[in-house]
Amino acid sequence: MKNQLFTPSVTPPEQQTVALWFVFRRDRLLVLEQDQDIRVPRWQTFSESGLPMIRQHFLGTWGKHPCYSVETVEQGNPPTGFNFISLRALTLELSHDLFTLAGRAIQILQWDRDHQFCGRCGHAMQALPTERAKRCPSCALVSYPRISPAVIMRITRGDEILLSRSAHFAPDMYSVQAGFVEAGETLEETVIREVQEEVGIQVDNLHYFGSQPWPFPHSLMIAFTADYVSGEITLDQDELEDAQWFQATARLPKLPSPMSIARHLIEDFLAEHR
Ligand SMILES: NC(=O)C1=CN([C@@H]2O[C@H](COP(=O)(O)OP(=O)(O)OC[C@H]3O[C@@H](n4cnc5c(N)ncnc54)[C@H](O)[C@@H]3O)[C@@H](O)[C@H]2O)C=CC1
Ligand SMILES: [Mg+2]
Ligand SMILES: [Zn+2]
Repeated sequence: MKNQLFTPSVTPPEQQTVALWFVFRRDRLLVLEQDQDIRVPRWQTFSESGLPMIRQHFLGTWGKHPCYSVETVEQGNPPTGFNFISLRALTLELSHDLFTLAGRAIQILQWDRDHQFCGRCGHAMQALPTERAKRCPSCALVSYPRISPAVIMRITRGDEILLSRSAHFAPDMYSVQAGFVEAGETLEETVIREVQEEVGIQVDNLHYFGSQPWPFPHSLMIAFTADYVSGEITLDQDELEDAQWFQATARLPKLPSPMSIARHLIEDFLAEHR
C-alpha cells in the first residue's frame, strides 16, 4: 500500500464503509499473511471478526480508509487465516505507514485502558466527544494520550562512530545512545546529560537529524548528530554493557532494525564515510 496522508479524528464517518481494523490482544496485532504481504483486516464492522471487544476507538482516515483500533480478549481463536503477532516482531513486515498506524492504534488503546480513573481524585473518567481526551466529571482533570519524548544521538569522532549495547539487546547488537527527556530540559540539554551519564564523554556541535514515533510504549524519538569533544568512555553499568568507537570502514557489529531511526542515523554516517 502506498504512503498516504493520515487525518486524525475522533468522529467516525456517518456511513459505514469498509475500514482498516487494528485489533490488539495486548501487544499483539491481528494480521493476515497474503501473497507474501502482511495486512490488517478490512471490515465494515468489527462484528465480522467474531471476536469480543473490550474497547474501540476511531483513529481517523488514512487516504480514504477509515481506521479503527480495538482491544480484544486474551482467549479465543483468531478468525480463519489471521494471527496475532507482536507489534515489535512486525517492525519489518508491515509497510512504514501500516506500522505507524498500528503504533498509533496501540498507544490510544493503552492510554484508554490505563486512564480509566482520575489520577487526582479516583473518579471514573469520561471521554470527551470532540477531541482525544478524557475528563473527570468530579474534579475536571483532563487527560490526553501520553507521549514521552526521548533523544537519540549519534556521536562521531572523525570517521569513528560511538556504538553501545545494553544487556537486553539481541546478542552482538550495538546501537547509538538514547534517553528520555526530563521535565524542564531542552532536547539539547538531554543529549549532553545522557551522553555524560551513559558513556562519560563530552560532545558539542549538535544538529537535529529527524524524529520517529516509537510505540514501545509511547516514545517520540528526536534524533541528533553530535561531535566528540573530550573524555574517556566510562560506562553507566546500569544502562550499558559495552561501548566502543567503530571505524566506518571496519567490520561492524549487528545493527538495529532497518526501520528504526537509530539505524537511519548509523546508515547516514556510513554513507558519508564509506
Ligand atoms: N526507534 C529507535 O531507533 C530507538 C528507540 N529507542 C527508545 O527510546 C527510549 C529510550 O531509550 P533507552 O534510554 O535506551 O531506554 P531504556 O528503556 O533503557 O530506558 C532508560 C530508563 O529510563 C527510565 N524511564 C522509562 N520510561 C521513562 C519515561 N517515560 N520518562 C523518563 N524516564 C523513563 C527507566 O528507568 C529506564 O530504565 C525507549 O523507549 C526505547 O525503546 C531507543 C533506541 C532506538
Ligand atoms: Mg538511555
Ligand atoms: Zn478527578
